[in-house]
Amino acid sequence: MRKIYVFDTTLRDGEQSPGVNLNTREKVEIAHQLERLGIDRMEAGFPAASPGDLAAVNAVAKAVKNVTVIGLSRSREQDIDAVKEALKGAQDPCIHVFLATSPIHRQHKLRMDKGQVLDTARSAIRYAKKTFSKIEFSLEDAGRTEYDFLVEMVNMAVEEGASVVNIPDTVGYLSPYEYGNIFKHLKENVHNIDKVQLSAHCHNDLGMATANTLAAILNGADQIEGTINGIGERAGNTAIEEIAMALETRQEFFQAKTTLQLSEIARTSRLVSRLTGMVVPGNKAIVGANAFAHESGIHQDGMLKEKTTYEIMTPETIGLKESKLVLGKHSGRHAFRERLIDLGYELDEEALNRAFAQFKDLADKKKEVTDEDLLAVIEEKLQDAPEVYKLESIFVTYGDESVPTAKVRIATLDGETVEKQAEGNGSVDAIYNAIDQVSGEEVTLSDYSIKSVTHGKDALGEVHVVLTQNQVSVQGRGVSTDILGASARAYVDGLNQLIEKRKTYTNRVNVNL
Ligand SMILES: CC(=O)SCCNC(=O)CCNC(=O)[C@H](O)C(C)(C)COP(=O)(O)OP(=O)(O)OC[C@H]1O[C@@H](n2cnc3c(N)ncnc32)[C@H](O)[C@@H]1OP(=O)(O)O
Ligand SMILES: CC(C)C(=O)C(=O)O
Repeated sequence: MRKIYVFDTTLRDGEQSPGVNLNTREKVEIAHQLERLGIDRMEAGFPAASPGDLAAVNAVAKAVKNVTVIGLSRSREQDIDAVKEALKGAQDPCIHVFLATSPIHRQHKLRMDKGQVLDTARSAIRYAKKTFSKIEFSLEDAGRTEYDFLVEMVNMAVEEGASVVNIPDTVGYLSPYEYGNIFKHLKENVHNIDKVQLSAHCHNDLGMATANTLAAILNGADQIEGTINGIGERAGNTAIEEIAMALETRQEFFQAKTTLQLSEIARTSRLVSRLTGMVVPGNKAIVGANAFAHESGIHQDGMLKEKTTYEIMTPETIGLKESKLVLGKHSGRHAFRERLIDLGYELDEEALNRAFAQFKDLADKKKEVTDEDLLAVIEEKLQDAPEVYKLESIFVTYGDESVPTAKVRIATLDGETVEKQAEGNGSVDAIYNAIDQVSGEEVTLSDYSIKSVTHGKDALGEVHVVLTQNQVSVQGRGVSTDILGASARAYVDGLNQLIEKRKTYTNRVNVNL
């Protein structure tokens, strides 16, 4: 199994993400976590960029052990001198010198021809060699460079004693086949290529950074460069966690792996996201919130039976506690039943079906049904009164210049559906008047209260009513994301309780007679 060296550039290329600006303390904190993650090499910044960058690189260089600490430099002596200053105190320093090689960069940015690029790079490597035993040389925009010039530049870097030669697809232009082919070509055409490590450095402009990096590994790359969460210039760099987990999960295919502490991935991702302010998308591979979350019923059923039906790696591997079965409108009975058991409720089939129907109704209205929601639904369904009346729908019209009007449709125990409309002093009053027309009952609303049983804008509202008839009072309870719906459900529940209580009382009187 071939070892792939991990060169983390979160603190340099990652920090080049627009809007990201890490101070020294934040860089050192991330550096310590990268050390715990077990990366091999850490690019701490670009010392020539500013005195602050130089100081930050120096702080990182002094703070971490057992990691090669790197500073980036243009092919200019003042930049190389800045790296030398910044890496004072580093246990294992390395300089990373770069120069663009593509026709576009040669002509329009550097205004150099090939010969001048070659000579400038050679002079820079020789100058760096006076101070550093470890030198990485990058051919910026290698992805758009002529193959023959790539070979010429890499031959030069090998001859001048570079330890690593990095082949950036700087603008994320290539496909996996093309990028992998560059490594194949260099391996076959550069003299003494085995005297250096070849490195892959990809950007995600076309969403192919991870695939390109893996293609480079399949074609002989010894090192991969990337960032945590894939942050970086424009659409970002290769995400290190994706490479690490691809090699771990598909060892039999890649025959290569990193030596990262995979269980530190989740923690590292959270820290980098927090300190850089770069939010990780929910669907981000490996570290996104949904990466180990399942909502659809068929998936949840499969997961409950055998996790490998829908998970090719375990959340524990990256340091997460467990997979999440998210209850929502796509969930099925199996996951619903399991969650109720976790909450302490084992319902019989009929009660479960009733509660499941209530859950689905709720799930149609909410993004995610939380445990509190479930408890509210279950506890409402656990009311013992049979449903003489079952609310099917309500329709309310309200305006501060019109009379509130409500229309209700209620199923009765004998299988009929009754629809009534009424006005009221307010929406709830209109609803209750319409329900009274259906039931024909004369009850007094003795008390009405409402509270939120869950959190957020789509929180569940719970309404409690006390209905009184002939000195007999009962409580009704209703839960819904809409307070008018909860009010109607509570009133109908109270009516059912009242009828049940009256029946029980009558039975008792009959028995006593
Ligand atoms: C692909 C990458 O991510 S490369 C790294 C990108 N990171 C950064 O740019 C870090 C922040 N940058 C900076 O702070 C500044 O650009 C500095 C300090 C590096 C240079 O600032 P300035 O001297 O003002 O130059 P400026 O940024 O305007 O232009 C860059 C100059 O460097 C030259 N240059 C660019 N790359 C290289 C290189 N690898 N080697 C030598 N010269 C280079 C350009 O040709 C240009 O030179 P010119 O002004 O003679 O035309
Ligand atoms: C400096 C080099 C390695 C780089 O960041 C790029 O080319 O993307």
